[in-house]
Amino acid sequence: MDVDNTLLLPNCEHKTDIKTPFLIGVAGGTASGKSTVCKKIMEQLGQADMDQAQRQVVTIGQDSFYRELTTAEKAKAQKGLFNFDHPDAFNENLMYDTLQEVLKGRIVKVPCYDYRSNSLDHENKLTIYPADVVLFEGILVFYFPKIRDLFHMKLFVDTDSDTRLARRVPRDINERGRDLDAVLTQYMTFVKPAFEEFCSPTKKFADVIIPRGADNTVAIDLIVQHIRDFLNNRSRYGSTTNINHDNTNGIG
Ligand SMILES: [N-]=[N+]=N[C@@H]1[C@H](O)[C@@H](CO)O[C@H]1n1ccc(=O)[nH]c1=O
Repeated sequence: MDVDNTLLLPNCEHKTDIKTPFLIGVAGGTASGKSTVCKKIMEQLGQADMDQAQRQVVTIGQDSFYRELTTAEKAKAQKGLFNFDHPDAFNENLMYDTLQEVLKGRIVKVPCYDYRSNSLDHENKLTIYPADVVLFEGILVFYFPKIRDLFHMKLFVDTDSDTRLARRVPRDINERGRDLDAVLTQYMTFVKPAFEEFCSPTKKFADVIIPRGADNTVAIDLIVQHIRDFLNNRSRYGSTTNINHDNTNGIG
């Protein structure tokens, strides 16, 4: 007897059958390997022989949500005197609204951040299409409670601070046009204290803490398998999540 696996979902008005992406938050200190962890997860999921077409997996960077600086703040930033590691440097409401759109399966456009001019480049925005898995990575993605509560899975990339500094110095000099003195001053004045005050305390919210970051292939394989199971189960039992627009039942 073949069992009909289709879940009979409660009938309610104004339903919208959309695919709610599996939303993953990836936090960690600067240069901890967040982006590399995201890249590896995307690669492994993309290559997976899923029972459906190629999985769509995208990454959004929190740096795309740095708030616009005033002229005075821009002048300070050019001199390395602005704290980009403080939660106030980010546009929390825009982050929240954008992630809500992503969760509704909508196309969103996010500006790219230009580290050289310390500003958002609104000309060439990044278009994020509806995906099965969306990774949102940044130093403070778990700092804001209403954003933290949106994630289906939370990862914290836990790399030693000396390793992170050793990576950060050449990156800032070569890719972001800084000189050694400026990089070290900024690190000691802003990056290190802000990591200890705002980033490191958010480790407790993580579901999985990844020591050694992207080098930790066992951790990444486990995470990819968990995501794969979620996607395969969802596609087997109806990959839709009904959003009850009139919210009569009040369940989000
Ligand atoms: N300065 N500093 N540290 C922040 C933070 O550690 C990291 C966040 O990804 O990017 C760095 N950052 C951000 C904006 C900017 O214009 N320059 C810059 O170096």
